[in-house]
Amino acid sequence: MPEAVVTMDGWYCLHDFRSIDWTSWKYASSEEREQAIHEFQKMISNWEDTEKSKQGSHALYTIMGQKADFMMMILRPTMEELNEIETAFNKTKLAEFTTPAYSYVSVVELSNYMGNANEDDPEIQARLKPTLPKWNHICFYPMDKRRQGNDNWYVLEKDERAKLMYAHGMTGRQYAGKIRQIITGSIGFDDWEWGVTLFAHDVLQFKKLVYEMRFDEVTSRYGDFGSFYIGNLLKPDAVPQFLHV
Ligand code: VOV
Repeated sequence: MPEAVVTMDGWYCLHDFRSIDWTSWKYASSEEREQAIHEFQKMISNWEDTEKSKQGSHALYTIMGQKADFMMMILRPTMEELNEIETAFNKTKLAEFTTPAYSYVSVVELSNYMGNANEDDPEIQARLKPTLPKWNHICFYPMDKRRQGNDNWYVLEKDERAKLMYAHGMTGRQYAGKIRQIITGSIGFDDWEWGVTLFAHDVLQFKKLVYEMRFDEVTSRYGDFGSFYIGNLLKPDAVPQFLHV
């Protein structure tokens, strides 16, 4: 039987996508809107305090297209904390004007195919408990490794998988400084096996990387993908402008 890889797992992760009901938002009184914005900014400011004390991290992006209007990506040491944040948001005034668009539950994961990574290494710890970059753009999509006929990732021997993952890493390394990837594992947590979250300064780099990776065997033979979400950084002080009607 092929050997499973022992994963290293870090902070739990919630990707929370919301759509705004602009009609009811426009009909709300300006006091109500101000109150909603203020309360949301206060919530973000609390998240910033958590991030500064290295107890978690977050990212806030507006989403292009009709899949959602904005997304909150939250990392915390426990699933309970993620749940508290989700519930706290749901109780806010702003939430009254949003509808859930999509969500994804996972945990930051490193797969250690080479077997030489030491979990206590500060560099590994920093990757398992990352401060999310506040780069201009985000790209999120869930994915599976295929299990179909002759293209079944889970019947490949570990050495073969390690070889394919190595080639994958080499393609990715060419994008050092241009793209940062956070891979979150979600087997047993959500509908796909991994969440792929990419950050870039230049949005076009996502297209270039994802295209180039399509030719890596690990993607061309074994990669299956869900919907792609693409967004622009929403700085906390730009929230009033984003919500201005
Ligand atoms: C900046 C780009 C970039 C870089 C450098 C990079 C490197 C690496 C390395 C070195 C490793 C293995 C060790 C680890 O760190 O876990 C991985 C692992 C992984 N990756 Fe990756 N990946 C990138 C980017 C990157 C992309 C764009 C995708 C989506 C695939 C695509 O075709 O759209 C992806 C997927 C994954 C997955 C699902 C895993 C886990 C697979 C498993 O079976 O466990 N990844 N990845």
